[in-house]
Amino acid sequence: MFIVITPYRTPDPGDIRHFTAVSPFIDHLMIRTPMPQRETADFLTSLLEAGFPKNKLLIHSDMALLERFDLNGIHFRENDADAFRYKQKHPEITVSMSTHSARTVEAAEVNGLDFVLFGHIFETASKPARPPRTEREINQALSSDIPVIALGGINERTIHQLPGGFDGIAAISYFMDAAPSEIKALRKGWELSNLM
Ligand SMILES: Cc1nc(C(=O)O)sc1CCOP(=O)(O)O
Repeated sequence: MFIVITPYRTPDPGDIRHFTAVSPFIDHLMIRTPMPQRETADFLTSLLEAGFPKNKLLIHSDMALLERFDLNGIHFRENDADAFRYKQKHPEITVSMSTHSARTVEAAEVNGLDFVLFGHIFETASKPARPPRTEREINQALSSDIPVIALGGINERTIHQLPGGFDGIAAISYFMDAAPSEIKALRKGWELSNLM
């Protein structure tokens, strides 16, 4: 699974063109922007008008927008009990959560969530001066049965240093900087190495 996370800023028309161009090669675009709901709604409308596939949108935390746009996926921050409640009430909706410990990964699994992001795996500008998860923490997280997606500092080089067992990657910078053809190639390589 390849998950693009929007940069934490107001998106511009270039972003909308980029997300639409890379959409065939990704599974989800997580909408995580510091904007009032009305502006996020305008952004969603612009993405859909540009041809971004609705079934790949993953809204962050906003259950009202999820329902208004009839989306099928929502992501929550670590330990947000809304995630568990929402999944229980709406089993048909994809519900995911950010995690930073094996304990939260397990809670997500027990509560029937669809997948978790686990981070951060490598150094990332988003978490300055914060050490990445240790090998032991990563192995503990991967011992769970829920799909675990690697997050933090993932790019075309570090992806090859990931231990086996991750079900995909999530990233901001890599996906913003890479051309659609590069993402397509990386995905092909990922699929091949994870089938073998
Ligand atoms: C938003 C976010 N959350 C993280 C976590 O560990 O919870 S790491 C991260 C930023 C990921 O950005 P990049 O792909 O550019 O490293």
